Amino acid sequence: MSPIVSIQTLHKSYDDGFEALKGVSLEIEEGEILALLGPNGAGKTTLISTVCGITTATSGTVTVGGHDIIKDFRAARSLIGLVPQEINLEPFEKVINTVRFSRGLYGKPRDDAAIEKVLRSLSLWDKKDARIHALSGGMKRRVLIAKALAHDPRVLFLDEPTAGVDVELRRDMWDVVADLKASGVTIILTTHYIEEAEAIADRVGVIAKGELLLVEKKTKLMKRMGQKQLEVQLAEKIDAVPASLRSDAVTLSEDGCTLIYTYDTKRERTGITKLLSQVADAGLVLRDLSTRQSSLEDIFVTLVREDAA
Ligand SMILES: Nc1ncnc2c1ncn2[C@@H]1O[C@H](COP(=O)(O)OP(=O)(O)OP(=O)(O)O)[C@@H](O)[C@H]1O
Repeated sequence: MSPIVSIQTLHKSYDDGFEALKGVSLEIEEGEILALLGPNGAGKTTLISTVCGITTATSGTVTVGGHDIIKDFRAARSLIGLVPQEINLEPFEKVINTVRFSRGLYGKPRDDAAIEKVLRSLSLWDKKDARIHALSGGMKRRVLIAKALAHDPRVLFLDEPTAGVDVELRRDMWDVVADLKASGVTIILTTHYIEEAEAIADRVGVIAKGELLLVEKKTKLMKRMGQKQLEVQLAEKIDAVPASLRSDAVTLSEDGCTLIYTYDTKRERTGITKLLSQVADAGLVLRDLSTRQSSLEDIFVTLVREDAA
């Protein structure tokens, strides 16, 4: 299957000479949710702005649905919806009119049934006649999404959809994104919240200093790079790791009640059996065992740190 978005060696230098994208190549499959992670100034917004035709690339090519975004910009843009980071709505406009207007901007004929479908899918139908200023922050974000979906795009870009929103609203947005995916929309979102990528993305791309450091299936990424920790809770507190157990992989918790063993999930032999027999040989009595998988956050921090080094 050919990708719905294909980005080939994209370079972007701004007028002041700053190189914000240094040859980014990326293919996005139809129906997936791709999260772009990266520190401030990494180039995430530049990348999506270029694909959406808001910023012009210095070199490289982008196609959306097989259409070149420069040579065939109308066809390409008709397939794209963009939800900007900032809420930029007309405060005294009615919800339904602002969404209708967005559809008109793409030269699509008025279609009340299509607008109703979009508003209903975002639980905004009850609010269709409300003025924007009377809506809560969460509802305003939904209106931004409704506007971006008004012309039936197949690809939706969300630029930090949950920046600065509370936990409840963030989860609400995740549900909205999941529903959109279920309806067949391909979603690319930028985020600073690693837990967001962990919760909703199928694939994760990590950008730093204008380069795509990695793009991989989230599950595979966590498996490939993940480390696990086995926590061995002891029946009695100890002062130090027994000599027979001493290694870089074994540490003692501050309260002296838990031995923490870090192991690599990629290795065929994790060393757990040996560790547990050594614990028994050292005369230690176990109270409980638990494991902890390293999170995407650990992986991200390691990657960006390695890149900086
Ligand atoms: N119009 C511009 N002129 C010059 N430099 C720019 C311009 N727009 C962005 N930049 C620079 O390009 C780099 C990438 O910016 P971009 O907004 O793409 O990053 P980002 O990853 O989206 O960051 P954030 O997470 O902070 O939103 C930054 O160093 C930024 O200062």
